[in-house]
Amino acid sequence: MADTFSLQRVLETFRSSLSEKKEVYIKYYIAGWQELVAFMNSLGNVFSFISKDVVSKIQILENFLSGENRSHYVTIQSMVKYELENDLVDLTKRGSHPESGCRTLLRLHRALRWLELFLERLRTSTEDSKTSVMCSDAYNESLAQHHPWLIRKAVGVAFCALPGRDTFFDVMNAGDHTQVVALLGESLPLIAEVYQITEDLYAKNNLLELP
Ligand SMILES: CCCCCCCC/C=C\CCCCCCCC(=O)N[C@@H](COP(=O)(O)O)[C@H](O)/C=C/CCCCCCCCCCCCC
Repeated sequence: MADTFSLQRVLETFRSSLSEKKEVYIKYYIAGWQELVAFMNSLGNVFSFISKDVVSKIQILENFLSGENRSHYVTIQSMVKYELENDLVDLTKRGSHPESGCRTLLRLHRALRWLELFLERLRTSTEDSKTSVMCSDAYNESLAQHHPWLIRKAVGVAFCALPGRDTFFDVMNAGDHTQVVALLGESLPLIAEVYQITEDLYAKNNLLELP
């Protein structure tokens, strides 16, 4: 992973994650998250409890990717099929498979929806829009419903420490504001497509509420 964040690289990893058959490669999906974590780490310690959680989930998935059953963890589709066929998922309450691939990826999948909503707000924002408001509106519409009160409060505090809109645009390393907006316009349909394919797959297999 390079030292500086680049929105273009995030776009490329999510683009690479889609196969011709519209399956999602886990390797590139988590590479996209690694880029985003690098960005979040650059924002300071107040975000470290969030990035630690993402890093631990990436690590769980990386272990599957390099483990003895790695051939089943190439795409999200093959992972779901393999884990369900072999009873490797705790479906209703946490039991003998508390860290299945399906359950771990679901947490990142929900966060991808937050990212999509946030980036769309950023894309259509104006000079006086506040990143903390855009971030928390996107959070309330997505991840918040899956988090207990304490996490929601901690997240709310972290949002107050977010840099302003201009800083966000600069750290994306994608040129001037017009170019950033154009790149966001290109990235969002891709992120939305990856999200929707995963959402449909999880819905079809009744996996959207995994404990
Ligand atoms: C300029 C580029 C665009 C912005 C780039 C944003 C980079 C964001 C990177 C990561 C986003 C956060 C992903 C959060 C994943 C949360 C997964 C989760 O829900 N975990 C909870 C449940 O897990 P289990 O306990 O069931 O295993 C866990 O309890 C949560 C822990 C921490 C709180 C997570 C809060 C997420 C808030 C999302 C906003 C992040 C704001 C980042 C600011 C840019």
